[in-house]
Amino acid sequence: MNAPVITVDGPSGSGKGTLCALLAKQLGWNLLDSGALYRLLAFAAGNHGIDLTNEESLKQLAAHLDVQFIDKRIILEGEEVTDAIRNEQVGAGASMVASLPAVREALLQRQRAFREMPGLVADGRDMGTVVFADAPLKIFLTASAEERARRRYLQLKGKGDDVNLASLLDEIRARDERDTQRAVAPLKPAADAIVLDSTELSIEQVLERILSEVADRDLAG
Ligand SMILES: Nc1ncnc2c1ncn2[C@@H]1O[C@H](COP(=O)(O)OP(=O)(O)O)[C@@H](O)[C@H]1O
Ligand SMILES: Nc1ccn([C@H]2C[C@H](O)[C@@H](COP(=O)(O)OP(=O)(O)O)O2)c(=O)n1
Repeated sequence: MNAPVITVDGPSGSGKGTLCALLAKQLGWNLLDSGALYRLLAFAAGNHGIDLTNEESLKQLAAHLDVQFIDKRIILEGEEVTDAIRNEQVGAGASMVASLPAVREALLQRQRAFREMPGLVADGRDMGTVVFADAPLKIFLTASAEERARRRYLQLKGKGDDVNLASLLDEIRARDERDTQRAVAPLKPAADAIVLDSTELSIEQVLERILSEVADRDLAG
């Protein structure tokens, strides 16, 4: 039997990463941060001097990407890149490589391999629509662009990054546009997804809402 999957899709800054980490911990399930794979690919392309529009080379790189997820650390080609991939420049690069169909295809199996017992919480853009289309619980988490930019601003500022709220809002809007308008696996709620707008909700309130859906479906065993 396939392990159960909870998919959490949505735009940048809606709270997917935070909620998925909390959910996986609470349930004792595995976690897939699919965005990290696209970020790693964009980062590795930079290391290898590969243009972010070169679909054939990026496909090869994606198929052979040497990455290890060790607890909360991410090791790419032997180098720790956990923090280095978490800035808006790498996010924009990730969104560019993610628009290439051959790249998405090359990463598909790698993502599905995370589906192991007792279950998986999968964070991304197309988890419920493509990668785990048979998931028994699909969440589409969203929030206004202004609130998402504000959250990202506070998050990056807290890390000591030099950030500007207006440019973060522009970057978030540009990424929303690219992620929702691409031809393959665009960001959109699955037909059977529960849409949760977190603009006015705290992290705890969103977690409670999702856990009540988990309980309703008897997913946690
Ligand atoms: N409901 C919420 N209310 C306030 N802040 C939130 C909420 N959800 C997430 N955050 C904060 O917003 C920031 C971005 O969240 P994150 O989980 O990284 O989003 P995503 O993975 O969707 O890009 C983090 O600093 C997180 O703590
Ligand atoms: N399943 C996924 C996950 C991410 N992507 C792309 C689109 C996103 O803009 C980038 C980065 O995703 P990531 O989830 O790391 O970004 P945020 O934390 O939401 O800002 O990767 C995707 O196309 N499909």
